[in-house]
Amino acid sequence: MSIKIENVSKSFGSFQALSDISIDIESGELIALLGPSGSGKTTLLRILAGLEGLDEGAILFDGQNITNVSPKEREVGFVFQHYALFRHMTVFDNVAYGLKVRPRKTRPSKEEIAKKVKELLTLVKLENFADRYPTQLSGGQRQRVALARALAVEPKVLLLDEPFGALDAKVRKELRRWLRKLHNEFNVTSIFVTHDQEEALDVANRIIVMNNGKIEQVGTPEEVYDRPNSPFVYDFLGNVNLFRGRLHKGKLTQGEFEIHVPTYLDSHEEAVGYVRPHDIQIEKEKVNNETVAAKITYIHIIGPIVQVELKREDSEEYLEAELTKEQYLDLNIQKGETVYVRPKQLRVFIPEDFSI
Ligand SMILES: Nc1ncnc2c1ncn2[C@@H]1O[C@H](COP(=O)(O)OP(=O)(O)OP(=O)(O)O)[C@@H](O)[C@H]1O
Repeated sequence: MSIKIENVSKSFGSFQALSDISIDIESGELIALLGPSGSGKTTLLRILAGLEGLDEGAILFDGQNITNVSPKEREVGFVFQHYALFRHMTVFDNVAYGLKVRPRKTRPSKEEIAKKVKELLTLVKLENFADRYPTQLSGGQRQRVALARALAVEPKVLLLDEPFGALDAKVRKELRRWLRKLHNEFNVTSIFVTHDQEEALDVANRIIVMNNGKIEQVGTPEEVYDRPNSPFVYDFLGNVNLFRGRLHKGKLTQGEFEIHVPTYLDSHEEAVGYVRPHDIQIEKEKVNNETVAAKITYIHIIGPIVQVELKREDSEEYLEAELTKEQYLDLNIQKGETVYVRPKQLRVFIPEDFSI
């Protein structure tokens, strides 16, 4: 099922929670709605489910305007952060629930329901837990039951609100992998809300980055991470180093230090260069003014990645570089040493577009 969100706005009293949101989602996509707390992710998800009304705009499922269609008729599966399972029902009955409460005409037979529940429990690797009650399960297991229950009714769209939010890091990772696999099998258009950038980058085929009720950027994980279109996205998705300076004749200059930015040949204004840690090159010798001297304050080795924290000698600002273990060993650098830093790739933003 494809989803079209057309110019959707929503206010709560005088507070504008969503402002003119438009997105096209293709059938079978796995989308992450990513943004800080209060950015409007849950509100958008609830509007898609029909649990919340909208002030302006429209929602289309497969080209059909369903803005005024009730939640039940939308055929949407919903999974919340706090696995709202029925406590007094077994795992089996929880998963079977949506099928059992169907009107007689569309309700499958008892045998069909049992077969389906068994299949789903096998899929979520809980086939031996059918007779347990929710309180006898771990958090991760409960969340898998909630997913099986949402899938039992064969929804056309699956909406997940921070589905793994309450779980510990290891279980989250396992469930993430498992959600991707499940999505590949069912191929149901799925949208999940998260404020965890790693979760979004790891699971989704596209990410919608939200901020203050607006969409900041939509793109594949690679696009939003490597080519953020705003300072907000740079900051929100991963670490970033800022180089403040003045644009002059195709260079961003800070005192003697200059970075080539040929696309800004005719600009003469204050600007900020954004550089990801893995785009910071460390050199032992000063060759020209395209490097800046910095002292290594900390080296942190995490498996194959080496994080290096440096303090600029001209401005006291801190920088973060990320090297492969091999680069690190080749460079042979030590804490306390003065080295020269060169931004390999940077993106320039001019302050008139944002506040810095
Ligand atoms: N029913 C409501 N009445 C009044 N304000 C609301 C209501 N629901 C949401 N809001 C406000 O709208 C804004 C967006 O809320 P929403 O829950 O969509 O954000 P979110 O991005 O999902 O945040 P979080 O990550 O914290 O869940 C928040 O400032 C919230 O306080």
